[in-house]
Amino acid sequence: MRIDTIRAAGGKPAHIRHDDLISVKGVSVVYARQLVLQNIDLSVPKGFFVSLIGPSGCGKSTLLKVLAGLEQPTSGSVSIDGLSPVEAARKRMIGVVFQDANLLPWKNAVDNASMLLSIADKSLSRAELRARGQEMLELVGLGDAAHKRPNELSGGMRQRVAIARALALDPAVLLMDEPFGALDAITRDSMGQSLLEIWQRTGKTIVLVTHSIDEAIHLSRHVHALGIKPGRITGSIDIDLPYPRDLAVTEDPEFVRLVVQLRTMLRAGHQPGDAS
Ligand SMILES: Nc1ncnc2c1ncn2[C@@H]1O[C@H](COP(=O)(O)OP(=O)(O)OP(=O)(O)O)[C@@H](O)[C@H]1O
Repeated sequence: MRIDTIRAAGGKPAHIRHDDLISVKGVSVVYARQLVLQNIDLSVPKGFFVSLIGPSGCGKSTLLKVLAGLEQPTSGSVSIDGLSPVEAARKRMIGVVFQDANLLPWKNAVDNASMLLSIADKSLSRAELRARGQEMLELVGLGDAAHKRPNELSGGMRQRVAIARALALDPAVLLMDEPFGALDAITRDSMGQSLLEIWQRTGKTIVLVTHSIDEAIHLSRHVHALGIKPGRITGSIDIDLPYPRDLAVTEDPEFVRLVVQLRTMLRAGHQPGDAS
């Protein structure tokens, strides 16, 4: 649980309680005798946008897979709204978006968007699946592209379909692993902005893995920096810039200060830590 204190001008402080939706306690992961993640403690309050950033190989994807129930930690525990990740995934509480959209090339956008839902809920008719797919495509700004196949879509559009596909399950948590990593800088900015709007409209809890300091600060409420050898959290910062945020926020002096703070934290985490 997290408590934020806000103080209106001249007024008494007010305390806002945020319950954690995701709670990670003492998680370590060992692959082939290599300590990949060491003693990770992390909590993500419900409805928050949180980013994980760190050097290549520090274990960000591994941590996301542990949250998604796709990998088991060697030690420690993870709870998603009181459930194990595997149970939460079974209850369709977790949506995952990877760097590669992985769309089915022979299906159009609307059928790709409803693809996971069609597997998860066999009782839905084709018309119901299409309606849900179309609703999600509209949410991600692709309402007009329903009948296009993946080879007729740009990389950014394909990622929008992948986000629609994850959201079609109506998960409580959206886990995103470098979803915009393969996109050009301008498309990436506009995808980040769209993601913020989707987040604000849906109220999902989002955990984003990114290599971009600007993207992490632009989008998130909290950023956790990971260091390498072993992968561990080396620092966390709160981003108190008000929402809604647009790209103009990147010119705010507070934004620039946070970039410097996060870069310094990441530089420190680039040195191998004491794994003993
Ligand atoms: N299934 C696996 N078996 C053995 N080692 C693995 C496995 N998956 C990942 N690793 C190792 O674990 C370490 C962390 O990998 P991971 O992909 O989680 O890092 P990352 O921070 O997401 O990297 P990047 O930013 O490059 O995607 C790496 O050294 C990797 O080689």
